Amino acid sequence: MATPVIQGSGTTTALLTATGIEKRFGGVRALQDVDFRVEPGEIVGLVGPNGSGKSTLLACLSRAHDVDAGTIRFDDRDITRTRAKVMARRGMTRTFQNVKVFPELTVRENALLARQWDGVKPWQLLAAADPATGERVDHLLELTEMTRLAGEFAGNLSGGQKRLLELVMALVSKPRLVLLDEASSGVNPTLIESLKGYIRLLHEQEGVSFVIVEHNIGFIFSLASRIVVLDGGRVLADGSPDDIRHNQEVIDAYLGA
Ligand SMILES: Nc1ncnc2c1ncn2[C@@H]1O[C@H](COP(=O)(O)OP(=O)(O)OP(=O)(O)O)[C@@H](O)[C@H]1O
Repeated sequence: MATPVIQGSGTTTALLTATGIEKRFGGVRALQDVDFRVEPGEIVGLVGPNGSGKSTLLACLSRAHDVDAGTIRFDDRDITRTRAKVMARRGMTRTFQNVKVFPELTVRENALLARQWDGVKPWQLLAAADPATGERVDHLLELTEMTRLAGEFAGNLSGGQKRLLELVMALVSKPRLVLLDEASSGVNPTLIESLKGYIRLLHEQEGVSFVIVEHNIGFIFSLASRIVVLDGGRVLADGSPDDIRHNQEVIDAYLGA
């Protein structure tokens, strides 16, 4: 795993730092005073009960939602007000709780389209896809053992294969940080093990950091280097999988439920 950059003062240069994040939906305080960081090369698991604010935090970090208070820094830049659609170019991509692919386009076409969405129509992107993007897509399809499905319509894929395609799509632009929402949801147990292996491979080969929202405790505790637990819109705990597993507050609020 890539090690965090240690500066002369002994402080680490985090890849992403969110400080004092507040997010309200009308009267609902979805996030309250949340501090969250990702060091270069980390895989961070984001867990917690239903409605604890995991997806909202992911949406704030990826700039899909504006925050009501707090600051977000990514790659040493303030991105608190940056538009979501430029985030891929800045080096951060995400997937969604509900898979978003074009069912009537092939797996390879979907992956080619992932490069940029910014104001360009899909068919223009396909026509303009450069050889380097094609090579990148083919490499990622091979790495995730999806090459044989390259010409298949995305609508014909199983739930797990769609999740894999989303992973490929998130990686096409060579991001430094990928946010995965419910990475293993709808994926069968055999493919879950493969999915874990692909994420590890991408992490090791490309030094990509991941934040993974996940309900499957076995999956995330064996994959993440650090786990952050949200409860009622606040950070309840932040530590190694082993620490979190034995944290009584976490057991009471979440793991023991
Ligand atoms: N667009 C929205 N409008 C109104 N309320 C919202 C919206 N999005 C989220 N919320 C509320 O914010 C709180 C946090 O929701 P969020 O979806 O972030 O939780 P979660 O931990 O991801 O839940 P789950 O595990 O069920 O996906 C909940 O009370 C939810 O009802």
